[in-house]
Amino acid sequence: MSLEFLAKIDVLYQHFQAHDQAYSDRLSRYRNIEPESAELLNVLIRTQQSKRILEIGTSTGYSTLWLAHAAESTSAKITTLEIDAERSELAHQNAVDFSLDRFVEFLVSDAQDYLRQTTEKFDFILLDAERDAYCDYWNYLPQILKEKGGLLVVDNVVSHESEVNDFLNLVRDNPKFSTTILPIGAGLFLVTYN
Ligand SMILES: C[S@@+](CC[C@H](N)C(=O)[O-])C[C@H]1O[C@@H](n2cnc3c(N)ncnc32)[C@H](O)[C@@H]1O
Repeated sequence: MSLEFLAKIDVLYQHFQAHDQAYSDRLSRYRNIEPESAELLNVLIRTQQSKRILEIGTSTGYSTLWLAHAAESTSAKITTLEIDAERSELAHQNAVDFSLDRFVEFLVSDAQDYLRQTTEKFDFILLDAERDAYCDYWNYLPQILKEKGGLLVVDNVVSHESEVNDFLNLVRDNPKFSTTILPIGAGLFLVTYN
């Protein structure tokens, strides 16, 4: 891992944290993933040698930068979805600033609309948006996750356990999938086909 990347992304993370501390309203906050979780995503992508990556919930692109840093080494293409155009543009600018923008397609879209119409298959999917929509997203996620070695990662399953319980049970009740929870950061739920 390049020390330059680590130092630069830490400065950005501190900046986003300062923003979030200034806002009490949850939706106004950027709510970026914890650095230790982001590091794990980066390692998982390198291990999987992912080629096609989907992120649901770009925010200001902190997690996207970690995905893109790994995507540079695996020659992957990332599509990241954000409903808020201003945030998506900010995320794009950050990717330009890190010279990682060529690996990322920034889409301003309601994730539900994208999931309903896409015919693509993804090796790696990060789900980090509004938790009350996750059960609906599960109507589409199995179709777009690659059956051979595809990995879905869902953030905040320990920090917001009660909000994701229905979703977790829905996935766990499906005998086609193996799952586990990693108590890293806010808690990551990992899902893969058997
Ligand atoms: C927890 S933040 C994502 C943080 C980001 N992954 C990171 O670590 O930097 C969730 C984001 O999902 C976006 N979002 C909420 N509902 C959405 C939807 N239906 N479609 C796309 N994005 C959505 C929010 O605007 C917010 O920026």
